[in-house]
Parts: sequence; C-alpha cells; structure tokens
Amino acid sequence: MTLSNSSITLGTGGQRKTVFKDFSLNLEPGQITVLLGPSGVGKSTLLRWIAGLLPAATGGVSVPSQRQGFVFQEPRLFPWLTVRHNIKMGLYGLGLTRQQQKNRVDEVLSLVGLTTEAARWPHQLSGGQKQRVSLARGLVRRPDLLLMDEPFSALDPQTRTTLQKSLIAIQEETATTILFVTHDTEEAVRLAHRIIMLAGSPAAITKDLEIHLPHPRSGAHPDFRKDLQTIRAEFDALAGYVI
Ligand SMILES: Nc1ncnc2c1ncn2[C@@H]1O[C@H](COP(=O)(O)OP(=O)(O)OP(=O)(O)O)[C@@H](O)[C@H]1O
Repeated sequence: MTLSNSSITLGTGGQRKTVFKDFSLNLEPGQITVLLGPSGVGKSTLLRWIAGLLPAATGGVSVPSQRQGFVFQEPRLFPWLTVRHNIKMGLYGLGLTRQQQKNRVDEVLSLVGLTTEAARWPHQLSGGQKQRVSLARGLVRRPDLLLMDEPFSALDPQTRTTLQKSLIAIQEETATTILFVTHDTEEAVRLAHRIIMLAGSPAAITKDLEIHLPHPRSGAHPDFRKDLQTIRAEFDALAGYVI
C-alpha cells in the first residue's frame, strides 16, 4: 500500500509550516508498522492526512481509497450510547443488514474481550476497557488500514502492557494492516514488524528497520534488549532534531 503526497502545509500567514514535502511511505499489508519520531515532527499530521481528516487547504495528494479505522489517544466514546452501540457506530455507511451488524459487533466484542460488557455505559468502564471499545470500533469495519495515534499512552503501565498483548493477538488473528504512532521505544519494539523513524522539517524517513523477533516478545529476552538498544540509540540521536 503506497501513500505519497506532494506537500502538507499547516497554519496560515507567518505561522505556516510545511510538515511534509514529496513524502512517500510504502506499507506492507498484514503488518504492524510503527512510526517513531520526536515531538512535533508530524506523526499525528501524517495519520490525519491518511485518514482524510485534514482540511483540503493543507494540500497533499489524496490517499488511495481504502476502508480505514482510527484509534485516538483518548477513547472518544459517546457517553449516551452503550458499549455495543458505540462499536456499531463504526459500521456507519457500510450498508449492512441488522443481522450482519450484530454479527460484526459480536465478533469484535469477543476479539477485544468485552462480550460481557456489551450493555454497559462508558462511565461504567475502566480506562483500559474504554480504549478496548475504541479499538473494537476501529476494527468492526474490517479496515484495510487501522491508524492508531498513541492509543495506549494515557494508560497505566500494567494496563498498557495488557492492551499491547491483546493488540498483538488480535492483529495475528485478523492480519489487519496497522500504522501505529508512539513515543515509546519499548512499545515500538514490542509491537512492530517494522519501525519507521521520522525527523526533520519537512519530515523525512531517517530509518526504516524490520524487527524479526517472534511474537509474543519478552522484554527480558536478550534479542529484545539488543533491538531496543539499537532503536533507543537511533531515537536519542533524533532528540532536538525538530524545532
Ligand atoms: N495550525 C498549525 N499551524 C502551524 N503549524 C502547526 C499547526 N498545527 C500543527 N503545526 C505544527 O506541525 C508540526 C507537526 O505536528 P504533529 O502534531 O503532527 O506532530 P507530532 O509528531 O504528532 O507531535 P507529538 O508527538 O508531540 O504529538 C508541529 O511542528 C506543529 O507545531
């Protein structure tokens, strides 16, 4: 899946900033690709551009049409809808019958481990459960591409680790193509089949690394520590790269 743009410029007047120029990214289907880069390099902008969420004035060449899902840092659930109905919102516009919709929602409820919470309201859920609902809403469309923008960064470390494990299991079962943004090098090495590092202004790919460790990955394994060290060294070298 090739994504490329001519130029993406944000802001107006003296505040204008060209975040990407002649940028191209080729994603391997069925893999988790992690985007790592210093704060402000343009990771969220890239995801929003791919999802068609940027105003037309920012430029960019349109992305080939795909069915996409988006998982944000915050769960963004509708408080007046149950878990089941929040997830069902992800099916909007697909033209499925009621029975097909029910089957799809049941399927993803099971994938994210929330079958028994289907009738609950968002305020009755923990932070991790809310983010599982958000993940289910992204998955229910059976997206060609699932975009995830630091989806676990607001969670406590234990919940975060649990959700990382769930995501790996779900990705292995569904073979979903995922583009995942994180600041966390350990999270990147835990999840990624491939890590892409961005730096500069306009942003460019400075490193493109495959991680060959089998899933599930143990943080205690020497090969994991070795890959993490490499990624950390690369990432530290980028610190302060973006002004
Ligand atoms: N409306 C705007 N006008 C001008 N510049 C903007 C505007 N919005 C964002 N920017 C700039 O665009 C760049 C990219 O922002 P973006 O949020 O995509 O970065 P990021 O890599 O996701 O950062 P972080 O990791 O901190 O979330 C930043 O340098 C930011 O200052």
